[in-house]
Amino acid sequence: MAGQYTVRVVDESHVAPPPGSVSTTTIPLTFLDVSWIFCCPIQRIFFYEFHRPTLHFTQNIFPHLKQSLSLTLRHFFPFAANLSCSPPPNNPCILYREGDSVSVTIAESDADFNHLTASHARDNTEFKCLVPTLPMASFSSDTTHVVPIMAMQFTVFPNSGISIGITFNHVAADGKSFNHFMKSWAAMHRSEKGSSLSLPFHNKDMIKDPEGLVSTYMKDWWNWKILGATEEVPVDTVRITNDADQPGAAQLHISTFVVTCAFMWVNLIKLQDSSKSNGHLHDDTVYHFVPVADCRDRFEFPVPATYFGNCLAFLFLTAKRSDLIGKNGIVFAAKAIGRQICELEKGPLVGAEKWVLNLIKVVEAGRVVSVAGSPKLRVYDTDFGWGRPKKSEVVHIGANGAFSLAECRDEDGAIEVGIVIGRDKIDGFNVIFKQALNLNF
Ligand SMILES: CC(C)(COP(=O)(O)OP(=O)(O)OC[C@H]1O[C@@H](n2cnc3c(N)ncnc32)[C@H](O)[C@@H]1OP(=O)(O)O)[C@@H](O)C(=O)NCCC(=O)NCCSC(=O)CC(=O)O
Repeated sequence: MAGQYTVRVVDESHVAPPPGSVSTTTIPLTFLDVSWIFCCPIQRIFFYEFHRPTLHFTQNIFPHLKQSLSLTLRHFFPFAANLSCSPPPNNPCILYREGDSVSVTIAESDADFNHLTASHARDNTEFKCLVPTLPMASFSSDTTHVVPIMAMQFTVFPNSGISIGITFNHVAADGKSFNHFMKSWAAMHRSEKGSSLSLPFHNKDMIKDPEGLVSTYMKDWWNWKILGATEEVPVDTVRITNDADQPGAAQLHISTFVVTCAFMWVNLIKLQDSSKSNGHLHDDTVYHFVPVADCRDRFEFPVPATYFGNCLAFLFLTAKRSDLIGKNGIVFAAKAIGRQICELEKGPLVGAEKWVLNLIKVVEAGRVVSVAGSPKLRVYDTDFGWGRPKKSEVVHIGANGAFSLAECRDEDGAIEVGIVIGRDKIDGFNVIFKQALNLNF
């Protein structure tokens, strides 16, 4: 375990789209955006090998990174904008005004880059210093609250690596749109202006809302008694990543995603249950699993793959403790998850009027596991010209039982899983996960 280290701020600046390139614009939010308005900010870090001193980064690399970021923000301008939350019953919106920008910090760290980018348990606080913080959306009866959508931090680990830590409000974009932005920026930085990446598609009229779900969701959020409260990640936590191979025998016609999620759901609840403060548990105690599905090719109306914003359907699964903890718990969970994914074929918006109420319900009930990221987002293809990332981490996991998924960097078809657990649960993790996987970490 690495000891304490320091992160020193070297420079603070802002990057905006090129002057005059984007007009002042009000971007309405669809119901698919509004469902995320009280989600904690998304925080992701990309680590790259970089065997040069900090001065080389600040003098030679950073000016070009800023320029390519500015040119990319011209097309992905909502990331430079602000979320504007007017008093109810006005709906929130994203407001871009000429000059709006992304706050960009450069820092230098004396942490051990190789330790941070390994897969064994690492202190979670070491990662929080590598991403900027952003305020959450908030509403009051008399004032409009305006919060930035995105901030970023470059951290140089002299002569060993750099990290790009990005925090953004999920209300602006889902994983697919964010990774489209990152890959476009990386391609721009590599000066591949003629790259095959297409521009983001900004027409929100694509997302039809005949039932008025934006109003339904905002009313549900405003009515939530603990408005704005989200579960904090416990302070003393560690993060662990592990690569899992593809499932072998296809006795059940299910995917890598389904098997991985079933495994994680069952074993994470075993880990949660090992906590002394978890109250009385019985066979009928109910557990929740909330994955999401990208809907860009799942609606009966066409939505381009490059659609910018949120286009995710929530899946809500519940299961009794006796079904999940038993000998065939993982098979039970896999069948349940696989069934929910098949249900998407009936239309991803079946039951959508209850999504926000369901989210509030499961967060209040606790005993929930959720998923961030996806192997389909191909985070390890984000190459600024320094090679593939050595590691990518989702920092915000830990709240609401979230674990992260990505494609495995070095093995086709394998999947990388990230979790954050209390330090007091490491022994329990070793017993539950290592035995279940029968792997050496
Ligand atoms: C609903 C799903 C999770 C279900 O995934 P599944 O893998 O079970 O099912 P599927 O139908 O998509 O794929 C079934 C199998 O076909 C393969 N498959 C699918 N499409 C393919 C294609 N175009 N080419 C080749 N193979 C393909 C899959 O890899 C899988 O195989 P195999 O089993 O071999 O793998 C997924 O479809 C989905 O929507 N994923 C995206 C979720 C997402 O965007 N999350 C990000 C949330 S935002 C977020 O969290 C913020 C952030 O990260 O920044």
